[in-house]
Amino acid sequence: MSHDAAPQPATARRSNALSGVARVPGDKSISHRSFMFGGLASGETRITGLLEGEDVLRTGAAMKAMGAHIEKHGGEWIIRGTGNGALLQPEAPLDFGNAGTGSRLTMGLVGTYDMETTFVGDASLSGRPMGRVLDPLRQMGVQVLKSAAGDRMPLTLRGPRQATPIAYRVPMASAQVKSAVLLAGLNTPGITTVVEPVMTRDHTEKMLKGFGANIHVETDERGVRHIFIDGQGKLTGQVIAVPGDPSSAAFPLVAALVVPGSDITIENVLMNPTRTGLLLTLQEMGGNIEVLNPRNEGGEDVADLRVRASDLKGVAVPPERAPSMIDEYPVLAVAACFAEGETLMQGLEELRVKESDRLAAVARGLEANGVDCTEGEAALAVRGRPGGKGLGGGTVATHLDHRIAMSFLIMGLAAEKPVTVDDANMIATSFPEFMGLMAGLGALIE
Ligand SMILES: O=C(O)C1=C[C@@H](OP(=O)(O)O)[C@@H](O)[C@H](O)C1
Ligand SMILES: C=C(OP(=O)(O)O)C(=O)O
Repeated sequence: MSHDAAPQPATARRSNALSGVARVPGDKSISHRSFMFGGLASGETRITGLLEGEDVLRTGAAMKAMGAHIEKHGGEWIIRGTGNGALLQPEAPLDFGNAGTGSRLTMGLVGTYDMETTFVGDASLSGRPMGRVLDPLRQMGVQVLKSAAGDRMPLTLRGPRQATPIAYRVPMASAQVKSAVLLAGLNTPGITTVVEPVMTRDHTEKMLKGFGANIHVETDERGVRHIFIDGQGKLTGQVIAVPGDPSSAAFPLVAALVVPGSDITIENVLMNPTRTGLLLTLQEMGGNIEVLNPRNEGGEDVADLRVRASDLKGVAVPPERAPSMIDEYPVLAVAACFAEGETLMQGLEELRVKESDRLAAVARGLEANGVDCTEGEAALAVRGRPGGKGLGGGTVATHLDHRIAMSFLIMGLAAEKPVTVDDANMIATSFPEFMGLMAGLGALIE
């Protein structure tokens, strides 16, 4: 989609019981990394279950522009990588569209190369802070030749002849920052160390190990993780089956909990413990979610989730749980609208720098639909109305944010009055099948 496609509003209406079995598309974090590491490794990488959302396809295009061969045959993506250390300078700016993960990880991946790379994106991405990645890269010898005010995109990096390894303590809970430094370390002689005081999703560590990188993790007595990567090793192509994205599964899951009488099953969902905070929280709220057929596939835990409509009650979500459900707060806030009592969410400072200021976007959307809520600097309290009586009837400003759009469409399925979002286009960045999948379960969205 071009950056300025005309907005496409959508409206969700109170629906009858949802039912059926569904599979959500592949995990976004693993899909980005599959294209990146496959594009960098020697030999062939074969990927099934890849998320073909716009964000991930832009990462694929960036890897192609730097020399990787990427093709789709039937349901399988086949990549021939350049070999670690052999990426080529792209001829044109790399356009990452709406994708924080794609752009920030790629800055790390290519920043230490002796070449010039320009990064551009849409209005949302151009407003997001990149200093969190540029600061450690500068310490490794990378120059930022150009950037918009406040270390924002569009920006141009110039790598050094040879980068310097660093030890870097990640100052905020961010898997993107951790990953950017580790990926910069891949093309740096010696040992790059990342210290992670609060554990975030560990896909980079796990997948790099699978590709043969010399990486290991030690957790000290205070629970702080120390990740060591010995640069310039060989990476070898892998066979990857991407499990279903728990951040996408969150939408039908919350829908089934709040639409009376619902009973659905979502198959093949990633259950990596760094990603299951929402599941735990919804179960604490009284959500009837059964974890069926737990299994390990390709080094990741996966399971099928059977979800039945439930009488939810408000809870206080422990702030230390935030990294394991960071993208799920908007849809948790929607579940909270239908719960008895108050749901308190804290430790949400990172929500302010996502595709939109998600804390403000959620609070305004809730208010527009008659929900009693309080927005704090890094907190949100939602007081629910079981049955959704009096809720809905508003239009939500989505600010180019896919998760705001999907969350409020889920709200409309159980609210008394319809809920409209001003633009559903961005849903294609992470979950192109959303409308069809929800309709297949019986949801009324158009
Ligand atoms: O590493 C990743 O794949 C991601 C990390 C998270 O971002 P932060 O690192 O900014 O928390 C998350 O919000 C994003 O959707 C995906
Ligand atoms: C924050 C998100 O993605 P990104 O940072 O990759 O844009 C998200 O998908 O919710």
